Amino acid sequence: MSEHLPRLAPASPYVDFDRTAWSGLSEQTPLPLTDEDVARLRGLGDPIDLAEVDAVYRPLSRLLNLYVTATAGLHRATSTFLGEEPPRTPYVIGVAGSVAVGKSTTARVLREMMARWPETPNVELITTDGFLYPNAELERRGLLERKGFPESYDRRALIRFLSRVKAGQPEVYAPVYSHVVYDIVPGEEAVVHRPDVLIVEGLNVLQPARSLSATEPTVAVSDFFDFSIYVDARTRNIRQWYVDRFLKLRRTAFSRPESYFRRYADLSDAEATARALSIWESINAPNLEQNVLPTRGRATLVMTKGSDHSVQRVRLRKL
Ligand SMILES: Nc1ncnc2c1ncn2[C@@H]1O[C@H](COP(=O)(O)OP(=O)(O)O)[C@@H](O)[C@H]1O
Ligand SMILES: CC(C)(COP(=O)(O)O)[C@@H](O)C(=O)NCCC(=O)O
Repeated sequence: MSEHLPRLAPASPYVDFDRTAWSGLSEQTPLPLTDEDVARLRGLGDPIDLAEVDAVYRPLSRLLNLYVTATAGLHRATSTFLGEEPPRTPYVIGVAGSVAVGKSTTARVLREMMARWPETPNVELITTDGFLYPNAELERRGLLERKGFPESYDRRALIRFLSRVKAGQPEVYAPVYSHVVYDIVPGEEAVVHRPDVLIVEGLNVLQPARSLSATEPTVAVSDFFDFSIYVDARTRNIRQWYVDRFLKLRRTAFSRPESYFRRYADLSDAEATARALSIWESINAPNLEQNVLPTRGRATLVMTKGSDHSVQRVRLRKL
């Protein structure tokens, strides 16, 4: 019997758009940013411009606005059913992807776009590097060469932070990481004030659930997400972006007196390229391959960049 059944291709959970099809969506949505806004939001080495924001982020912000509104409706339905006041629950968006892929630019542009919608004027942004263990603790655990790998984060603290934000606590604190000092900054804290939307950006935000201890339930950071975005590109392009950025950082962050990388500021192009490639191949590439890329299929939306950083393809989860 079964041999007469038609062979079905495995259904993809995604609907796939090329750049033109995606940018043609939600044409009625106004573009609220200017050239100056985009210049301010752009990360080092990221050529993003207003045309890119118009083509990629205008439809995305419209979609998210629809989702935020629909989710609020769902919360109201639950409250009606329970006979309670509807809670003010922040809508949480995760932004994942490799080191140097441009997550921080994506997160900053999204923050600015979403804050222009009347439903979500207060959008806050947090990066998961604040939840890395301090260098001294990483050293104690033998993890100094594995910064960015899942085990280098205090996952319990990150989950506690997200559950407090989701519970609508008025002020929730997170530790702060400095890329310049290459460590957690003692005594510094970021505060989240019950935002309409919280964007959580980090390499490993889509890691599957793991149990925190034998007696606690398994829980994933992404259990707190209403929506997630994976910023994707070919590994060889990301590697190039990482090296290009490393060369540029010599004249900026590396040359600051407090920089952990001060010794790299005076390297020649050839020496700096060799150093960047060695860090890439020993830490960031294995982490991408073993931990980050395998989580791509868990994202609600995957945006794929071409070699010039522009988004060429968008996949949106429909199932
Ligand atoms: N060594 C460094 N010194 C100073 N800033 C850095 C350094 N490495 C990365 N950054 C900055 O930190 C931010 C996050 O970088 P990264 O984790 O590679 O993510 P992404 O490039 O995907 O945003 C970027 O704005 C980047 O320019
Ligand atoms: C700080 C990072 C782990 C990224 O953190 P995220 O905010 O993505 O959690 C990464 O940018 C990084 O610096 N990786 C370490 C590579 C190295 O040891 O140089």
